[in-house]
Amino acid sequence: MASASPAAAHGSSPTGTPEFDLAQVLADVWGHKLSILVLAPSVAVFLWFFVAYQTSPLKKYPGPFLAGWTNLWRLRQVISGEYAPRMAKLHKKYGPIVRIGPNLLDLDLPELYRVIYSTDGKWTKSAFYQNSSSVIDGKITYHMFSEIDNVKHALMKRPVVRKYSVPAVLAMEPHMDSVIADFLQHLQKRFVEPKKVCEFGEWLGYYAWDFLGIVTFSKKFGYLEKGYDYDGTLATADKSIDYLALCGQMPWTDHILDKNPVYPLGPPNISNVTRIAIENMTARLKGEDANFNPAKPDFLQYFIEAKDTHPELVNEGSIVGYLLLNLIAGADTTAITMRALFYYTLKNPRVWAKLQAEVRSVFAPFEPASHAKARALPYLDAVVHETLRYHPAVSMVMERVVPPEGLVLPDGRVVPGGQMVGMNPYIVGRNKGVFGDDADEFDPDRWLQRAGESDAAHHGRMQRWNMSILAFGGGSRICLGRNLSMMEVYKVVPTLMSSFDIELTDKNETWWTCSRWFYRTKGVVCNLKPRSD
Ligand code: HEM
Repeated sequence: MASASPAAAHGSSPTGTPEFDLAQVLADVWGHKLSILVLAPSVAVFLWFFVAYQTSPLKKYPGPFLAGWTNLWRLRQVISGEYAPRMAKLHKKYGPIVRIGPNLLDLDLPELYRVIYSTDGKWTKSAFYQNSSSVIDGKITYHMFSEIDNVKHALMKRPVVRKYSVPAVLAMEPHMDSVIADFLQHLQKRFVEPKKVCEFGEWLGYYAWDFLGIVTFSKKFGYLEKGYDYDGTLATADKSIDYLALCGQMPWTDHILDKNPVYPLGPPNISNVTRIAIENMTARLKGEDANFNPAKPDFLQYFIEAKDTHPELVNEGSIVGYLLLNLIAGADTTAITMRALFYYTLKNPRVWAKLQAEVRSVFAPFEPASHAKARALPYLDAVVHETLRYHPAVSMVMERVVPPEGLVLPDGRVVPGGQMVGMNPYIVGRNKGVFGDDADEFDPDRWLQRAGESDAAHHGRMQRWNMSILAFGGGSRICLGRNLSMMEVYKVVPTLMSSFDIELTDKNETWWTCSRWFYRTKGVVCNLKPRSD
């Protein structure tokens, strides 16, 4: 039986005189030191978190207990790939204001849209966005999306903002028609004629990337031609957006991972696309770009013009930045939107039949739909709006830093300056106070004029509702490419629907989704047949 006496613990001589056991003493002292070394920082960290939690001005707002203590909580929500649906559950439980981080409130308060996403320059993006930057010549370099300083951002945006206006993108319609015609031919030859099942969701992605290649520098990447992600760009783009979402929960991690000068561990570059962008720019500047036809303007042309008109703001480096941002910000977002539109519409035979009848009454098969005619179709318009509401491509909080004067909430409480707040397009898009009790259902008809609703009342409702569709963000940081992406969607959807009979191969298909910064999806496997009427 083991002795409990200290003497025994130190060992005894046969005469009973305690023996000095040096090894044991050292072990004891080391054990104490180790305990202190481990315990002291743990206690200090705990105290730090405890005091921060207790004294936080956001303590009074409801939310999961752990979320108030550490951003690791929201990192876990991002990792789950179910970010938006999980946040929706939290709003159901806690109401319109949910504390989802020690310094962050997620607001389902569309009435504050114009305040938080304003144009007055007082509200800045949070450090979340800075992870989407690169190190060039040893210096961290931001682009229009990742620059959080509003003054610097305005200088970047000023030379190019008009190039994204409706007239500027309308001038690219001939380019768009050529990619659409190409897309139709590939579908016809690969799936309709051989009667093969089509991974339609994937093909919408190839189309979106080739579309952006054409309008950006008059050159398709070749995803439609090859029929797969032949250079891994699409997969890499997913990784870089996931990196943004994950590191963005604790932006300092980016400095340790990607921005450390010794061994950067950030997402891989979209190197092939970067190479193509640089090659095209160099050839164009030398007048050797065989793909370019001056009668068909593209963004590269627009950016070179911006360099001529604003030489103090635009150089060749910034042109490459503008070109790449077009691709990173514009391809997947538009693909996600088109995929969602087809998925939800195909799942709802009534909606599909109504939309198909409308587009077929106007467009002949294999005729790339003109933007003007497509925009005039009320039901197509309703379906596009409903898709942006129901499945926005961005499905996380768009974080903003509260300016020094604070944010007054509708109930009179004030969120102090320096804290972060934001709205999530997915959450606000399903706000029942705005869209009705059936906001969780996909129903484009809600956008149409109701029986007995006057023109003025319908118009007013649309204005209010459009302010609750945050799919493109808002204020001075609103999506620059929204006119372009909407043109892409409004043109291709009716063209496809009037060219082919499209149906889900499995009517009960449940697609794969992953909600992080982008609400990514896979699926929409279809049978495509020649148009039957
Ligand atoms: C359906 C398609 C698209 C959706 C849903 C979408 C969504 C968004 C959203 C929500 C933001 C704001 C993010 C924030 O404030 O936190 C944004 C910003 C941006 N988007 Fe888009 N986008 C789409 C297509 C495009 C396209 C086609 C382009 C370019 C060709 C583009 C370029 C940009 C740029 C440059 C910004 C940063 C604007 C700034 O901070 O000044 N987007 N987009």
